[in-house]
Amino acid sequence: MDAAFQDFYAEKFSHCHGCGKNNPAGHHLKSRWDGDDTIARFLPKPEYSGGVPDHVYGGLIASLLDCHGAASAAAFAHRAQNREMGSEGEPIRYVTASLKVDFRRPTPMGIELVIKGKLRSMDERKVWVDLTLSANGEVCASGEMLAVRYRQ
Ligand SMILES: CCCCCCCCCC(=O)SCCNC(=O)CCNC(=O)[C@H](O)C(C)(C)COP(=O)(O)OP(=O)(O)OC[C@H]1O[C@@H](n2cnc3c(N)ncnc32)[C@H](O)[C@@H]1OP(=O)(O)O
Repeated sequence: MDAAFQDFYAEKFSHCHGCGKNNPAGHHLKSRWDGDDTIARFLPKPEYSGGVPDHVYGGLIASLLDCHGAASAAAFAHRAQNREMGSEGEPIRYVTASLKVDFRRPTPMGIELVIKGKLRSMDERKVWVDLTLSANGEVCASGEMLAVRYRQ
């Protein structure tokens, strides 16, 4: 499988609980291209249940959207420069400045979740990303992110 966007984060930026490869207790979310959009897949462990055992905890859902959105922003910004993540030149990295999540229906446990990102717009330092999290082809949560370019 192709490398994920997060595989190109520098070691010092790879400690995120949601997506850092250097966080042994983390989720290790992996985001990739899906045409012009982005996609990640994740199967929550049973301990991430919500109020009832067969629904996913909302904080985990927000976490998945957070990491996928920030990684997607970096990928969109690279493509806007006709580059790919990991290409030569200064890496472009983003952090989440704002994340709005709408929980549309309960998210079932035991099913692989599909997280998608779509570029809404970008300017010199900011990227707006529309996000969804689906199970069994149904959108369970949607999100809107503003990611701001990280100044090294
Ligand atoms: C480092 C790369 C590796 C990534 C690792 C994985 C990341 C996974 C995703 C995350 O979990 S990131 C962690 C959660 N996010 C943070 O901890 C970010 C904390 N916030 C900050 O560090 C700063 O507030 C931030 C860098 C986002 C912006 O601060 P700056 O001082 O650099 O810039 P400024 O405050 O001037 O904001 C830049 C622009 O964004 C706008 N802005 C910032 N925060 C906003 C907000 N919350 N809502 C709306 N607009 C906002 C701000 O108005 C401004 O717009 P204009 O350029 O048009 O004037």
